[in-house]
Amino acid sequence: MSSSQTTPKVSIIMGSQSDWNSMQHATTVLDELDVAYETKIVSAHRTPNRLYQFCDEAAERGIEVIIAGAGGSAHLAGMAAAMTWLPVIAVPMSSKQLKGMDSLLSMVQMPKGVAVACQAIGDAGAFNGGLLAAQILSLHNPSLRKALQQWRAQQTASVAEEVAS
Ligand SMILES: Nc1c(C(=O)O)ncn1[C@@H]1O[C@H](COP(=O)(O)O)[C@@H](O)[C@H]1O
Repeated sequence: MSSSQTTPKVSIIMGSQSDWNSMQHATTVLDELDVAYETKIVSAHRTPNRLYQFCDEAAERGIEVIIAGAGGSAHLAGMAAAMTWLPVIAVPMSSKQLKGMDSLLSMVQMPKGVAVACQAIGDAGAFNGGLLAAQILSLHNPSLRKALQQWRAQQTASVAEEVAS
């Protein structure tokens, strides 16, 4: 957890330990921006009571954004969004059989009235999930906003115009 002395504002949940390889990319940018987060395995399918309790307590514990990664029949993000008013960022995991198309479609095709912010499949989606969580928090955190602007400027500066051959 980044800033281990601080109460986490971002909760990164995932359906299985096997999602961690991808989901750890969400932590990269949060570490860089010094945003405190927690990581947990929570599954709508395998640990429904844990998910219920997590959603019930998340806001009270100071969580402000949830990032939910899951693969295959990926109901985790949608169910979390159904059970809490906190913003939920969904990250579809690449799956063995269908390369994450199953995860993507399960996550993005939410019924009207329950919203998730669905990212790209896999590592880039997880990274952007962390980035989006930081952007949401920066709405009421000027120093984080400044850090984000610096991060963005650095990224821009790092892109060479000339093609290396
Ligand atoms: N999609 C879900 C949910 C859920 O949506 O609640 N819980 C676990 N899973 C997914 O099952 C895949 C295989 O999990 P295992 O590798 O543990 O068999 C993982 O990508 C996980 O996110």
